[in-house]
Amino acid sequence: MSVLADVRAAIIDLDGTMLDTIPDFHVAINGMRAELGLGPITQQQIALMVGKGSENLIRAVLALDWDADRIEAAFAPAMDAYQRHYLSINGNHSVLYPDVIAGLTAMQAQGLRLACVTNKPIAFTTPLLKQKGLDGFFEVVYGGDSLPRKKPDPLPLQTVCADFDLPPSQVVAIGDSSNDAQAARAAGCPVLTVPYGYNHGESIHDIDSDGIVNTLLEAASLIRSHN
Ligand SMILES: O=C(O)COP(=O)(O)O
Ligand SMILES: [Mg+2]
Repeated sequence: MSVLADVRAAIIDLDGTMLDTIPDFHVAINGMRAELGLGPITQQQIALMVGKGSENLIRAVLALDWDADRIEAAFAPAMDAYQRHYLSINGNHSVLYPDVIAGLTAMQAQGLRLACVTNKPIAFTTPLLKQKGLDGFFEVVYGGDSLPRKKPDPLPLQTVCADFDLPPSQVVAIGDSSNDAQAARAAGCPVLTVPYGYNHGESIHDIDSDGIVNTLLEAASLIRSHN
């Protein structure tokens, strides 16, 4: 029997799964770096660092130029600058991946309950989902700072399972990175991965997942075919 046979709900990741947000990260990070007297970096560099939340991203971006002591000394103002820049352009340069709306619509039509779990701060996530027409699909949304621990910790996924009153085996996680898969495995949720996002520069094929789907619409079809 397929691990997808009893699926009743899906937890969908945001950055790299629903939206290509690297162009937003790029503008905000380089705005922060300019304030700190640092030169611009490329989208390719940033794509390797996204996925483990804002604190991790800012430390990685500053580590390109500075040692640990200097990073600690400048961390609070750097984070303030980053958040200010990000919020001022949030969503302006980001685009939906193909078949995201169609996939979510199909999942909803199949009766799946939907949650969004992202490591993006909730203050960035809520307006972004609304701006891109994604907010109406999700019963619950957790950002990276909504709960005491973020992915790859299983807590956000376990919290959604509890919210939905479903066992983890009935809640599939869909994401673009090993972060999503590790959280899902630790929570006991089946997991599907998309190959087009940001997996810390690693191959999607190295992720322990229950299947690779090219789009969220393909994920919806795969789940339906096993239900
Ligand atoms: O902002 C991040 O670190 C990545 O967020 P994600 O969990 O939506 O991929
Ligand atoms: Mg992601």
